[in-house]
Amino acid sequence: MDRTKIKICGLSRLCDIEYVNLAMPDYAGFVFWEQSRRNVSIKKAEKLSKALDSSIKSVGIFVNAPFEKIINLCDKNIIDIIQLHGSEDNEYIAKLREYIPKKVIWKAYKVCSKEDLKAAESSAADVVLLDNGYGTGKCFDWSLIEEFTRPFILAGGLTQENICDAIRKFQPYAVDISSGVESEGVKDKEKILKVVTTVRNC
Ligand SMILES: O=C(O)c1ccccc1NCC(=O)[C@H](O)[C@H](O)COP(=O)(O)O
Repeated sequence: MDRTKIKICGLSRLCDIEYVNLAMPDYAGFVFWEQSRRNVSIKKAEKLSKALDSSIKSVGIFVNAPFEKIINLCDKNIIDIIQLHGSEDNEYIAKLREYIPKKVIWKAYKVCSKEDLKAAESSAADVVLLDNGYGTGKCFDWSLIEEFTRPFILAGGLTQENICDAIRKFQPYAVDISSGVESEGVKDKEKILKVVTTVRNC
């Protein structure tokens, strides 16, 4: 079986890119949502993604964004993968695919109940991401996903302390971490290096 991949999300400074280039996670995430403290402009993201090691895939995170914004970022090769984090439905995903058929689309679901998992099971996205919200730093109730059958990315409140347990228990396609590799609201080099090594070795 393939090893669980890791995404470090919410990068916004050039030094964050230096940290991930040292740690070498599989994915690096840029948030394109103005209400987030981790939001990056298109111009900034272009700079950051150019500095990113070419073997790390860049993921653009969107919340109910207009198609033009996503298409523009794809056309400029700033992002490799699209992560939809709002209330985008299968119709939205189908339309987006018509514009950019070659791009991989991830869809995030906030998991509060079994109903949320039903929606995730029937998602038209290539991969689903199960989360607690918008980079909250808090876990959802993991007991809800014990019978979830589709490959998924696990997110929400992952830390150096709980990430290995989560991988052993659920064998997700990937784990996604943001707050857990921050100190005082910014990305922390040592935490990033440590968590990527932990995931590689667990
Ligand atoms: O991180 C944000 O600020 C954000 C804002 C709006 C939509 C999504 C956002 N983050 C998405 C992610 O993929 C995070 O990595 C994921 O929610 C896990 O975050 P955390 O619980 O802080 O590790």
